[in-house]
Amino acid sequence: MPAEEKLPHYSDDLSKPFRLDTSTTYVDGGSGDRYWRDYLQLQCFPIDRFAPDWPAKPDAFSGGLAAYAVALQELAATVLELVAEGLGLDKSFFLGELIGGGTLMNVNWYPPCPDPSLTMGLVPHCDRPLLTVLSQGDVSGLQAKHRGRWIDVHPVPNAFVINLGHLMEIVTNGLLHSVEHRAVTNSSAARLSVVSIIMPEMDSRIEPLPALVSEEKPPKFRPFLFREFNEAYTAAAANREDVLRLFMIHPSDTIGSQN
Ligand SMILES: O=C(O)CCC(=O)C(=O)O
Ligand SMILES: [Fe+2]
Repeated sequence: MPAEEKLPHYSDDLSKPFRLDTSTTYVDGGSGDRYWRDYLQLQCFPIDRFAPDWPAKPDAFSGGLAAYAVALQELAATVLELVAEGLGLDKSFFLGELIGGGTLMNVNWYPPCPDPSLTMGLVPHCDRPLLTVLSQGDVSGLQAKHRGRWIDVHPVPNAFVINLGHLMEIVTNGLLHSVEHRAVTNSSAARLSVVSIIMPEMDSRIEPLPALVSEEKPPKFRPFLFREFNEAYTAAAANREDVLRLFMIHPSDTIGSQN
C-alpha cells in the first residue's frame, strides 16, 4: 500500500482496534532502545465485533483474515485441550474465560538491517496469555531462551510455533514455564511473522488452578484480575522475571528456570 494510505493508521494508542507502528510500545526501563520492526496490530476475533474496524484495502484482506482467525481459534483450543489432558485435567479446563477475551494479532515486518549487531527486531519478552500462535514464514530470526542461552528457532515449513505465555506459568503454578523469546535481525532478507495472541477476558480472575495446588505445592502466585496484569506487563517492559515477581506470593523466591 502507498505510504500516504498507511500514514493515518500509525499510532501508539494500544486501545485502537487497528494500528500500524514501529519498534515496540514496551517502556523498556526508560532505555529508549528502538527495535528494527514495523508492525500492524489488530483485533481479529471475534470477527463480528472487529471486522468493521479492519482496513478495507487490499480487497482480499478481510476475507482471508476472517478465515484465518476462525481456524486459529480452533487450533488454539485444540492445543489447550491437549495440554489440559497432559496435565491430567479435564480437557475443557483452559477453555472459557481464559481464552474468551478475543484474539489480538501482530503482523511483524523486519526489513533487512544494515548492521544486525546494533539492534534487535524485538526485545526479549514472554507473551501475556496462556499461549500465542506464531507463523514465521521461511526466514530465521526467532530465538528462545533455553537454560540461560539463546537458541535459534528455525522455521519449519507449514508449521506454527506455539509459545506458552505468563498466564500458563501462573495458572499451572509454575509447572509449565512461559518461554522468553526475541527476534534478531539479519542484513540480507526481510522477515515476516504473524503472532496471534489469544487473550483472556479482562475481568477474569487469574490464580493457580486449585487442581494443581496442594500442601506440598502451595500457590506461588496470588489471585488477580487479568486487567491488573495487563497494565503491569506493559510497564515492566515484558521482562519475564519483573512481571512474574509482581504476582508472586513470595517475590524473593527463585523463579523456575526455563526448559
Ligand atoms: O517475530 C517473531 O518471531 C516473534 C514475534 C513475537 O514474539 C511477538 O510479536 O510477540
Ligand atoms: Fe512474543
